[in-house]
Amino acid sequence: MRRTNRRRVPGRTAERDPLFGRGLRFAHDAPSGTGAGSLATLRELPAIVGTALRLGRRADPAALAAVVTSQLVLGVAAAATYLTTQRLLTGLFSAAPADAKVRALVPVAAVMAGAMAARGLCEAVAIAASGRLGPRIARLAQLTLLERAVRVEQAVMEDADFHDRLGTARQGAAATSRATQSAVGLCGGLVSILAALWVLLALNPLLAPLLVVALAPRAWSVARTAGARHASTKRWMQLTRQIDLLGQLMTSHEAAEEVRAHRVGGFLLAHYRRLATVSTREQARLAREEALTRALAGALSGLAALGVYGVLVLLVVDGRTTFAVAGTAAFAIRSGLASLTSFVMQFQQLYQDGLLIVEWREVCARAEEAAVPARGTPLASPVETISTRGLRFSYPGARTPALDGVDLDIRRGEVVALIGANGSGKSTLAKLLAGLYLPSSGSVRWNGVATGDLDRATLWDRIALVSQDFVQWPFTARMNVVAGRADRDADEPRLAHAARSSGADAVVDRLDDGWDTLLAREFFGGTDLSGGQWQRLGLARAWYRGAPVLIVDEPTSALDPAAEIDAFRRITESAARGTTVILITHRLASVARADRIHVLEAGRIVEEGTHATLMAAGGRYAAMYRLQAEQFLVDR
Ligand SMILES: Nc1ncnc2c1ncn2[C@@H]1O[C@H](COP(=O)(O)OP(=O)(O)OP(=O)(O)O)[C@@H](O)[C@H]1O
Repeated sequence: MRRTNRRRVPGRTAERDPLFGRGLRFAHDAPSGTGAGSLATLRELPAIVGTALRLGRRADPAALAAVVTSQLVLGVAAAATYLTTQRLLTGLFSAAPADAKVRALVPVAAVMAGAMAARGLCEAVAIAASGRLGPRIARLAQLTLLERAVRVEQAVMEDADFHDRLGTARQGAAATSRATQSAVGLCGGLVSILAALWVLLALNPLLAPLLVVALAPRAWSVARTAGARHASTKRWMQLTRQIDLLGQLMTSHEAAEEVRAHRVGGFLLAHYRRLATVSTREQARLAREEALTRALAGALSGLAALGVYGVLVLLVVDGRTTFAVAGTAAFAIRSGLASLTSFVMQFQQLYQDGLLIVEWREVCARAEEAAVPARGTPLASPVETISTRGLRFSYPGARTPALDGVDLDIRRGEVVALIGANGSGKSTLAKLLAGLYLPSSGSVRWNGVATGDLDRATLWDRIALVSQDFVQWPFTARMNVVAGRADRDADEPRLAHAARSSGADAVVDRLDDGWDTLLAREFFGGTDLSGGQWQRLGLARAWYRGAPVLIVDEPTSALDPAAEIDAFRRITESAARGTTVILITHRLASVARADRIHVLEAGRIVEEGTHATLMAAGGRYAAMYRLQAEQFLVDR
């Protein structure tokens, strides 16, 4: 059999990565127009500079005005320098007597010195103002992105593509500060080049195209290189994230136990090396491409310089221009090329940062589009009913729906239990009831209004949620509970009550600094809790929130038996006071007292009733209940 010698590159269409399966693929195809050609690259520049300017105007208009003004004055001063040089040369080569020459040239030299001083001053102003402007722009950009990210619909937030772009956009927001410096440098360079061009036009219109010819090859090479780098960054974004992820896993304390006990360290290192090799290969490919572009641009620049100086000599020989004008032109072209060197460096940096900034802008716009609407019908009080009709929901990209035609009615003060095997759709249903996802079809209605039409802020105000993977905030114990009503100041009596109701008081009593103990081992002075202790804090957060609808998904999975019984007693008592409880659990003993039990299977409700009716029916619930009960029977 003939073996092909093609190199295996993870990410190519048909291949599956051993660690990430199909998850390791190109997140984006190389965007058309980006990196494909230098003209397309140049077309992006005004959008980049426009975005930077708009951000600057919002962040610090005074600093922006100072930067722009200093750049304009710099240009005028540069032009004045070129023109006075020409005057100086003309004066020097004139046939006038020496003392007349000196008298004529002193004012010219004074103007030249003034122009140079103005340039120095403007550069100082530009440095100070852009130093102030840069960090403000970066903060504004980060805040704008984060403000929008926290409002995005949950389903969009979980979308891998959006998540990828969010990563690039965060880099873009951080890059705005550096981009401001580059934009200032770029403007300075551009203004100096324009000044040189303007002077050449004034000296002899034939000279101006010479500068353009001299500049063209390097401008092309920069645009092409920057475009290629950006296209590569975008294309390999998922690979970069996955390499970072492996690095984090090897150093995180969550994975530390298994990394050691299961000896996963060597395995992760091997895959890290494998993926990093792909990344290194890509860097080498880019470097080769860049070197070729530079070599070609260098050769073209040499030819262009030969042509430019050749034309200058011809103009002088032909008598179409004087020595003084040709000398000034040579000086302006040389200065223009020097300005171009700084321009090129700034351009390269700005372009790379700028494309990230454009991504930031697009992601901000996408996040705004995908935001949970701020308007809608306010949810009326009290919450009398929550109901679903023909509710179907599929996760993006999933072939089978997670919920497939669910009809459910929940009334105020009821305890409704959702039970079923793993993956039957209980948590998904809870998230749809909570308005975190919107139905693919069918409806979820609160007091008769569909969740999509509701002002969901008013809905979330009425919910306390203890999800299966509730957040263990890396803050103090107090913040972990009062985060339940983060929009209000901490209320100590309420905190004490929530702690008593959940058993969190016993946890906090044992902490060195009580409520002020930092629950994050990764920070100095921080500590960690056991799974059950965390769960008590999670429950305390829900009690502290004190909402009329309580959604609890496996709230007691890590609690000891006494704490578990106590937790369910509190939940039932709160329902007696009018709280509506939606309870998801595999502990069937705890659901026996629920007003209504719904059994889910493959996204459908297959049985419903009270414990008594379901036991009498002898169906799935009864079978599951007996199975659990049998575990407690011991041989006598
Ligand atoms: N974020 C997600 N993206 C894609 N599919 C998901 C997501 N969350 C759940 N699913 C899928 O939806 C189906 C229902 O999952 P769900 O978490 O609702 O089940 P569950 O009944 O709560 O299970 P468990 O008892 O294990 O908690 C499963 O097939 C699961 O793989």
